[in-house]
Amino acid sequence: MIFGATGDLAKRKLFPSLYRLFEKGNLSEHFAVIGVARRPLTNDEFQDNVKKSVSTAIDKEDRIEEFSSHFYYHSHDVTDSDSYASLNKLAEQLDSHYQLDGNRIFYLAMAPEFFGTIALHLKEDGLTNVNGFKRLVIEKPFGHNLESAKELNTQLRTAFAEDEIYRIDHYLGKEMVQNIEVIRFANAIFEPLWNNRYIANIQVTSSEVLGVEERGRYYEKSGALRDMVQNHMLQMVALLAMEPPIRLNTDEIRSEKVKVLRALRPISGEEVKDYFVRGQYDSGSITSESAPAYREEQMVEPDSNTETYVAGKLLIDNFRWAGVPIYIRTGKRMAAKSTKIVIQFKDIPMNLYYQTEQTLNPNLLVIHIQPEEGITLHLNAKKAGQSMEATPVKLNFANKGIDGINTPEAYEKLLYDCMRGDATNFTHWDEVALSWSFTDKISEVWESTVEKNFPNYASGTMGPKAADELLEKDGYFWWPVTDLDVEKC
Ligand SMILES: NC(=O)C1=CN([C@@H]2O[C@H](COP(=O)(O)OP(=O)(O)OC[C@H]3O[C@@H](n4cnc5c(N)ncnc54)[C@H](OP(=O)(O)O)[C@@H]3O)[C@@H](O)[C@H]2O)C=CC1
Ligand SMILES: O=C1O[C@H](COP(=O)(O)O)[C@@H](O)[C@H](O)[C@H]1O
Repeated sequence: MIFGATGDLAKRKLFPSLYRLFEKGNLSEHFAVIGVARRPLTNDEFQDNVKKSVSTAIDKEDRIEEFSSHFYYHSHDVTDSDSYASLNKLAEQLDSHYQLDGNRIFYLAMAPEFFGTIALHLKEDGLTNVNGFKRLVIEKPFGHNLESAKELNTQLRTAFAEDEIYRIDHYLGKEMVQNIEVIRFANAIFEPLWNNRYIANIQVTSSEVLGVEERGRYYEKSGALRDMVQNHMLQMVALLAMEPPIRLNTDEIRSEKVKVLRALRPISGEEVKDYFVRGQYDSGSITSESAPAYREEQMVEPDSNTETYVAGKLLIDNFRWAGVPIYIRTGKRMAAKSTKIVIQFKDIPMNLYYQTEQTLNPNLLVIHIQPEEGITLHLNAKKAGQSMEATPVKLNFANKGIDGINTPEAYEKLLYDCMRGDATNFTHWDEVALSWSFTDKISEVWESTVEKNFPNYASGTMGPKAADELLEKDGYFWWPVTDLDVEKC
């Protein structure tokens, strides 16, 4: 059951991902999808919408008629208690028609204020009373802060056990984010170096070219800290910093990630300005097109104090990472759409080829998450010719080049995992709670002080100057994400 089946997420991500699973044979014929939303639609109209969204996203859709015939629509206001009984009746009919063995997945692709109400009704009106499995897939944001997240979690837990709740963080479905563990734990050359003796710093960048688009109302209350840092950025940090799990199963991996989040040094009060930088985009130009300032966007206050950019220095206070800064940055309307992780290694104790700062090229391991997917290792080798000078060289692995296929979409992988009951790439409540308790301390400071310099970066740039200074203080700089592109290497 998809609640919010006429919305943007369902159209752009869920229907095409389900179709891909169907076409690959990962979704058997024993399935039915009930779309739930308020607007009145017939089954035929809903199926037409599904077909349209699939054909917009996918070039070849030979089995679209067969696929869409499994879709049904139920017009229903989720706040209206009376509608759940008829929804359950439809679900029971489909269960018997498609021999679903009483297995149900409830996907809440709706505004978060409805999550608690829906979960309570699902239980009270018997929709969760099934013979098979019942699973709840829930979209972000999971609350607005720790307190509201706790409240929401309590509501959900009255109807679903923790292991039945699949909290989506779509970054965990990205191929190269999933690859972090393999790169780390399957390579003898990296794991022994993965600590404060050999790593100088780690940089995680997720930059976007798009602005807030039509999401001004949501974004005004969220900002980049809640929208990206509390979830995606901290999840990537946890995967980069965790200890090797004793087994590759859900509980062991989650437990190692939780330990990283527990070891994250809290930044609060006066320290916030020393460790974190906030930015808001001004007008500017991106690929020669002019872009408005954030304060000129729809549903945004003309004097908004909301940050559209965050850079921060994280410290993990444990034996492996003590003293290694992990820099993160994310923002909208930046110069490039790019998610990259750069691991900068320390220099060797005595570099015989050292001449000037410019010729000192540290070894870098770059994990390209998107748009290109791959890994680049930056090394030094002899410059061709008579001299014995060193010159930087790069070893590249581009995911698409090797596999020759497009990697599956994050949502496709996550939906498939949920159907198979694998919650490894979903966030456990403990991770959500620890992440909120980290970001809440920063939001408290930012919300109580008006940033007089907003807007402080022009659209089409890599963010405010203060973000560069954050690294300069430590003797580092941001490795430029566009120069590190796997295709350019
Ligand atoms: N869009 C995206 O790319 C992403 C979205 N998300 C999250 O996914 C969720 C959905 O986002 P999105 O699809 O963009 O939202 P939309 O606003 O596009 O869709 C909301 C959906 O909810 C339905 N709806 C609203 N009120 C009710 C109600 N009272 N009863 C029943 N249905 C209702 C709407 O249909 P109708 O008006 O017909 O009732 C519509 O189908 C949100 O939590 C968002 O934060 C997360 C990451 C990315
Ligand atoms: O969750 C979100 O992520 C997107 C960025 O996702 P990506 O896969 O394109 O990197 C961001 O635009 C959005 O604001 C945020 O809610």
